[in-house]
Parts: sequence; C-alpha cells; structure tokens
Amino acid sequence: MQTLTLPAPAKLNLWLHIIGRRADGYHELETVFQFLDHGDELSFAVRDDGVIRLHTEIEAVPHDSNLIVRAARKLQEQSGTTMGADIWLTKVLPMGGGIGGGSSDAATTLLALAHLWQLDWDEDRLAALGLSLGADVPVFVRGHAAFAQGVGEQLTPVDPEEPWYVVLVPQVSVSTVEIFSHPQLTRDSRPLKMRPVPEGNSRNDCQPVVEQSYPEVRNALNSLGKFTEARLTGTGSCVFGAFPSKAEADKVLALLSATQTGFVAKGSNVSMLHRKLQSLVKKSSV
Ligand SMILES: C[C@](O)(CO)[C@H](O)COP(=O)(O)OP(=O)(O)OC[C@H]1O[C@@H](n2ccc(N)nc2=O)[C@H](O)[C@@H]1O
Ligand SMILES: Nc1ncnc2c1ncn2[C@@H]1O[C@H](COP(=O)(O)OP(=O)(O)OP(=O)(O)O)[C@@H](O)[C@H]1O
Repeated sequence: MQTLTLPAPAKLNLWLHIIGRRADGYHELETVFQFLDHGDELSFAVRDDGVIRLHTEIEAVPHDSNLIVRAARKLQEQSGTTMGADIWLTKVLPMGGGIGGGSSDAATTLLALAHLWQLDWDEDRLAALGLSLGADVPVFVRGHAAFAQGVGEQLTPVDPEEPWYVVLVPQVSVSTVEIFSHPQLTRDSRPLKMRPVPEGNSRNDCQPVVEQSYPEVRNALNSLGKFTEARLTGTGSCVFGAFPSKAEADKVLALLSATQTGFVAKGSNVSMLHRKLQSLVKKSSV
C-alpha cells in the first residue's frame, strides 16, 4: 500500500489589524501570514471503498468534526470521486494557539487527496473549498507568505524577512469566537494605504483583550518581551519574538524554560508543505 506523508506547518500573524465587521458578524482583517518550519505531519493511503477514516483521534475533537475528516469529505462530495482514504496524524501543534494547526491539517488534506485521487483541481478551487472550512485554510493551500484582506482569503504574496522565532505556548486555549465577540475588541483600525506592505513594527488588535482575559498570555508576553519585541499571533494563545539566529533563539528559550513552554522555529515564506510537494513533483518527472 502506497502512503504519502506530508507536513502541516504552523503560521504566524506577524501583525493583525481589524478594520471592520461584516453583516454576517465576521471581521474584516488586514494581516501578514508567514509560515513556520514546524508543524503536524499527516500520512494518507487511498481506499477504493469510499470510506474516510482518520486513525488518530484527537482528544476533545470527535472524529467527524475533525477538520481533516471534514476537508476530505467535502473534497470527496464536490469532486464526485468514489475513492476514500486512511489518514494518520502526528499532532505537534497546540490547539487554540493561533498558529493555525487545524486549518493547516485541513489544507494538507486537500492537497494530498487532490493528488492521490488524481483530481484535476487547481489551487483556486481548493482554496475556495478551504475557505468554507475556515478563514485560515486558503493561505495554507496557497503556501506563500501573504498580506491578507477580507476575512483572510484575499491574499497577496509578500516576502518578509525569515528570522528565527521563539514561540511561547501559554497553557491555555483561547477561543477565537470569544475574542471576536469581545465588546472591547478594536474593530476600527484604519486600512493600510501603503504599498508595498510595510515590514516591521505594528500590532495585533486582538492582543489587548486576550491579555486582559488570559493572565498566562500576559505573562508570556512580558517574559519574552525582556529579550525582543513580543507579540500575539491570531487570537492567541501563542506569542512570538524574532531573533537573527537559531543560537540566539535557543538561548532565550532555555533562559525562559523554568516558567514558559515553547519552541524555536524558522520563519519561512514558502511553506514546508509546498517545498515537499515541489520535490515530489521533481522526483516523479526525472
Ligand atoms: C484570527 C485568525 O487566525 C487570523 O489569521 C483567523 O481570522 C481565524 O481563522 P479561523 O480559526 O480559520 O476561524 P474560523 O474557523 O473561520 O472562524 C471562527 C469564528 O471566529 C470569528 N471570526 C473568524 C474570522 C474572522 N475574520 N472574523 C470572525 O469574526 C467568527 O465568529 C467565526 O465563527
Ligand atoms: N485537526 C485538527 N487539529 C486541531 N484542531 C482541530 C482539528 N480539527 C478540528 N479542530 C478544532 O478546531 C479548534 C481550533 O484549532 P486550531 O489548532 O486550528 O486553533 P488555532 O491554532 O487557534 O487556529 P487559528 O489560528 O486558525 O484560530 C480546536 O480547538 C478543535 O476543536
């Protein structure tokens, strides 16, 4: 039996502005996404009986609600294929961390199964299906760092610096819905007028309300903030800071290890999923 094993990388929101709220309650954002060379791993094997089966259950997420299963079933329905898949997940990314683990798992599933089922689907179609699963899925389908508008689906590729990051993982799960419905959330940031999108200092509009509701996140920001500028990603809980080398990032994480949990990872403008897919295509064309 042939299996395909692919990564599902994390993302960071390098900054995030909320510029409005749509009639359906979703918020209009401006944000920059960059990937991390750190993530989950998924393996796929085709079944010819049409069954979709995830063999690795995640605690607290029922099989049929898992974004991996939902992505596979949607692709199956919309493509009309009679094939199914066995899927195995190695979960590395924290859930509710704002680093997009579930969304990335869904995107990896879409790209893997489109390939294994030999569907003639282009990236636009996969990204549109991805958006119906979550606002963060399209950027993982596209696989390039991006300036995002709308709810995160209008993507313009960008190439920010690729530093090493310390990512701290406060031991709390932050609910995206709770933060987006918070009465004190800033929702009227001014849209950016500058092009190209400026690099460097900005802010995450979710950070003040997350810090207020979750003291663990405030602590993590204060701890990392002693070494570099520290910021929240997405709606949290994870916070990150950039360093010029792996050695410096490792040193800071070691110094914080008595009170904080986290990891070090390189920022990447082409996601490791897409790098792996490109290498597979090259191999098969040799
Ligand atoms: C905060 C970010 O991670 C930034 O990249 C994303 O905007 C969140 O993306 P996501 O986790 O894929 O979110 P979804 O699963 O689409 O939405 C979860 C819930 O968050 C709220 N939500 C989400 C995205 C958005 N732009 N506005 C919202 O108000 C909605 O109540 C929605 O029901
Ligand atoms: N494969 C999956 N991996 C993680 N969470 C999943 C998965 N499938 C469904 N979920 C559900 O989605 C919720 C959000 O998980 P996720 O890891 O994407 O959070 P996040 O990092 O905060 O994402 P985002 O940055 O997109 O808001 C989880 O709490 C869980 O209930």
